[in-house]
Amino acid sequence: MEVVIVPDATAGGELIAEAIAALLDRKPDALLGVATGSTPLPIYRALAAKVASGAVDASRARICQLDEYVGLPAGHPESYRSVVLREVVEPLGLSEASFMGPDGSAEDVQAACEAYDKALAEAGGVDLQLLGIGTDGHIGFNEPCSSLASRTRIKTLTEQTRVDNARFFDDDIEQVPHHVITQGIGTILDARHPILLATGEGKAEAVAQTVEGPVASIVPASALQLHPHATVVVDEAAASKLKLADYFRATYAAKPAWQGL
Ligand SMILES: N[C@@H]1[C@@H](O)[C@H](O)[C@@H](COP(=O)(O)O)O[C@@H]1O
Repeated sequence: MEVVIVPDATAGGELIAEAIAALLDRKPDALLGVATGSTPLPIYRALAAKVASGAVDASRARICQLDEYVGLPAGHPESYRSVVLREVVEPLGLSEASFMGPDGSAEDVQAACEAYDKALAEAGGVDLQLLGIGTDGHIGFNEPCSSLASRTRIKTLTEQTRVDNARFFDDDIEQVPHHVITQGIGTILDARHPILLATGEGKAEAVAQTVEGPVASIVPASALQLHPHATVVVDEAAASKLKLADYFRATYAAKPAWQGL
């Protein structure tokens, strides 16, 4: 696992947007897995700016969703489908045809989950998967004690996650769904390059346990330790509880530029 400590969220967004640009350069139709939440927004802004300036051609990129609420009416502005279309697909100038996601309003949720895993595999697999992290260490919506081998499936949110996400629902926890569809941890680990971005002091404990703690389902993001090419990008505040922070800094400073992320 590579840990990169950046000064702030903007720098993290820029660094990861550069990695996406490099990927699109060598594979123009790459399948990009995108995450929701506040953390990845600087990545999407930096990438959209590169596309607008002509520095990056994203016209053949394909976008896929990490997770979704179950039961929100189609077109709800806070469904993750709506968020990804608004924050990623449209700013990159892509059409809905380039986008894939699980159907959170399907009558048969289990069948929708299986269909999504199959669609990801048939699309050639995810090339680069962006991840945020919950304060409880979740990735996607894989809450603590999720199977580390899990595939896309329905999950029940913890009270903490519903509290954390209430800000997107008029600060009213009653509006936050209890159920979600999420790529499983096994599904996420199938991506060729997972990149987790964490910013702010509120994520410091989860980051320390993810990077320096044991691999354990109580901290779902710790499963990234099992991936041969996982990158964790953190700002100074999110890195504040890492015991090996100086080592990570020195390692990154000495990294040959040609390696990229
Ligand atoms: N399902 C999403 C996660 O993918 C995201 O990482 C997390 C953190 O969000 P934020 O980045 O806003 O802290 O929120 C939700 O739970």
